[in-house]
Amino acid sequence: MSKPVREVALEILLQIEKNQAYSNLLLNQTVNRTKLDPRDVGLLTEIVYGTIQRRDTLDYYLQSFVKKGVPSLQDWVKVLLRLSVYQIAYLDRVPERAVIHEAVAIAKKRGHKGISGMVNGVLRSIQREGLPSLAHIKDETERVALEYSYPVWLVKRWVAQYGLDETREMCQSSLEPPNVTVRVNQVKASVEEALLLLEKEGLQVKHGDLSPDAIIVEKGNVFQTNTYKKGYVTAQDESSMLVGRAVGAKPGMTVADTCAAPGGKSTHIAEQMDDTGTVLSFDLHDHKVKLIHDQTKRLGLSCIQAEAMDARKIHENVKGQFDRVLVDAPCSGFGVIRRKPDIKWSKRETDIKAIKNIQQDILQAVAPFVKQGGTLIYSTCTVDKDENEKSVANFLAEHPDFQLDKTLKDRLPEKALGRYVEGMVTILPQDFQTDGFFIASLIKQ
Ligand SMILES: C[S@@+](CC[C@H](N)C(=O)[O-])C[C@H]1O[C@@H](n2cnc3c(N)ncnc32)[C@H](O)[C@@H]1O
Repeated sequence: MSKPVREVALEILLQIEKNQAYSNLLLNQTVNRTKLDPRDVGLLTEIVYGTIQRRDTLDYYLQSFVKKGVPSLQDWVKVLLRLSVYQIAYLDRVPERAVIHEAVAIAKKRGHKGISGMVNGVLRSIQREGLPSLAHIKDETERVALEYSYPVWLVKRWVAQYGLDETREMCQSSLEPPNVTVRVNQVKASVEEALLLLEKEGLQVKHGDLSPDAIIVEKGNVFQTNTYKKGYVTAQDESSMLVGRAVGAKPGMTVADTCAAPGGKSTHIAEQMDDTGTVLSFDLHDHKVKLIHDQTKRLGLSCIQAEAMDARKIHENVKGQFDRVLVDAPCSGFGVIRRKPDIKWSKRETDIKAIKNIQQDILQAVAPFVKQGGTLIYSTCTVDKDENEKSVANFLAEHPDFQLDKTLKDRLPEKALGRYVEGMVTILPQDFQTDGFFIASLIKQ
């Protein structure tokens, strides 16, 4: 018999708490390993993501009901209480009685009578008295941090960069589950044709909101369709698809994608080139390069050559040879918190400086590989201006042979240009309910 879903959720959340494991990887592994009913997979995903997403708010709610304070609790008891309060506070369709009953059953199984009694007492008090209000927290930044569960340092950073209103919207919208979107492989089909193919396989689909290459999957598992298996579509967020557009590669060009795994943008570029010319795709790690090979094979593309390589040490003999060089840089990932909620708890403010140094080193190292008149495209899936606009400004200050490329806006859909500033564009998660992204295009004179 399969384990109850809340027990499975507890095990996943404990591993994340103790080993800093990634929620998306653990969830996928668990779903593949266990024989959960599809409805239970939905509930499991909701509980795991929701509990991580709302961690600090849940601890705040619990604090008034746990006598010795939340930090005094054993890890498993703390996590069990968090996931139970998450359901009580945010999941209307789950009856409170059922949540408490299951939590107590798990506590009995795992601990002694005293612990199950305490779990029962805390949850019943919450049920009786309701959740504590946040209204008395005077400092707006602290209130936003607690209300939406973000580290205070991160909220402070966003308020300084975007103001309080945008920050609140960003916090709110990064809690929402992401859309499932796919990009159509234009070598094989048009968007209209791909829509029909997916509909024929029983999926509920519609055009994307932001990218012309996108299809939103409203219902059904796209990964099990022949349309996916035969390489007509690739899973990718809509804002990430804009990067491929920004590169503006044409058939026959020579392009380097310097931080390429798992290959989302390399394959998009190759599709735009009608699979002619050359895309050299590099990534640091061999096992990640294999992911690029897998995608290339599934999509039936032949112009991509993937290789394990440090972008800071590309072969000298290809200097000055690329029409386009893409640096889709390693970054803090604050634009993809809705997909990887652990990011907000695992990243420290001090990490940003180290990440920025790597971004600068990569940009510096790849610049000589761009042809005269060619373009260097820099993108990140973060909203942090230090890693975005400032990284670009630092690069330009040291490379007078590069200039911001004003034609970038001609390669992007009109809709995406709300935050466009000369050669650079930012998409915040709240703009189109997509990932947050930054793209800059720089021309070599
Ligand atoms: C944002 S991800 C790239 C996503 C990819 N462009 C896509 O669309 O599928 C950044 C990648 O940079 C790689 N990376 C980090 N440092 C690198 C370096 N010095 N040289 C090459 N790749 C690097 C990481 O392994 C990671 O796969």
